[in-house]
Amino acid sequence: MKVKVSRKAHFNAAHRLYRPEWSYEKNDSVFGLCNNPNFHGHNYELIVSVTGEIDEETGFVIDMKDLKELIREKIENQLDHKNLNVEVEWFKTVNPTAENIVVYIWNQLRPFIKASNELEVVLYETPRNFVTYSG
Ligand SMILES: Nc1nc2c(c(=O)[nH]1)N=C([C@H](O)[C@H](O)COP(=O)(O)OP(=O)(O)OP(=O)(O)O)CN2
Ligand SMILES: [Zn+2]
Repeated sequence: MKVKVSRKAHFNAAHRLYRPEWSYEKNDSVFGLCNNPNFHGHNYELIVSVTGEIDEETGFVIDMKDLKELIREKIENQLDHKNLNVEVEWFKTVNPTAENIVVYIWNQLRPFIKASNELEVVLYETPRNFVTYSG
């Protein structure tokens, strides 16, 4: 019997969507306002879900306290109040779209989740725009 356990979290971050090898005009036509050279910010919301068997002794799939600390250490401390393009190594060469950010978050967390458990991350870039990745 598998159960999905979820934890919500959030971080604020600035970014710019562009490809450095493209002209400003081409970036503007593809990324529009998101290509602002002075960056812009979002209040990102995420839902991290771990699915697995309930441990007979604890009754937990995963201890929510451990999940909270893991998200704080690996995601919030790395991304909150950061300029993603400038301050996060991976996004110096990878465009920080919602798709690429959700994959980054999943990759940061996956090594710390029990191998037999499934991991899913939902990332809201705006209240109406969100992406989902589960590996
Ligand atoms: N596939 C993607 N498309 C877009 C991404 C993305 O990450 N992946 N990102 C952006 C912008 O960064 C931003 O998220 C979009 O802003 P906006 O269109 O203003 O979104 P809103 O929800 O605020 O728009 P409303 O018109 O208020 O609904 C663009 N595309
Ligand atoms: Zn944006």
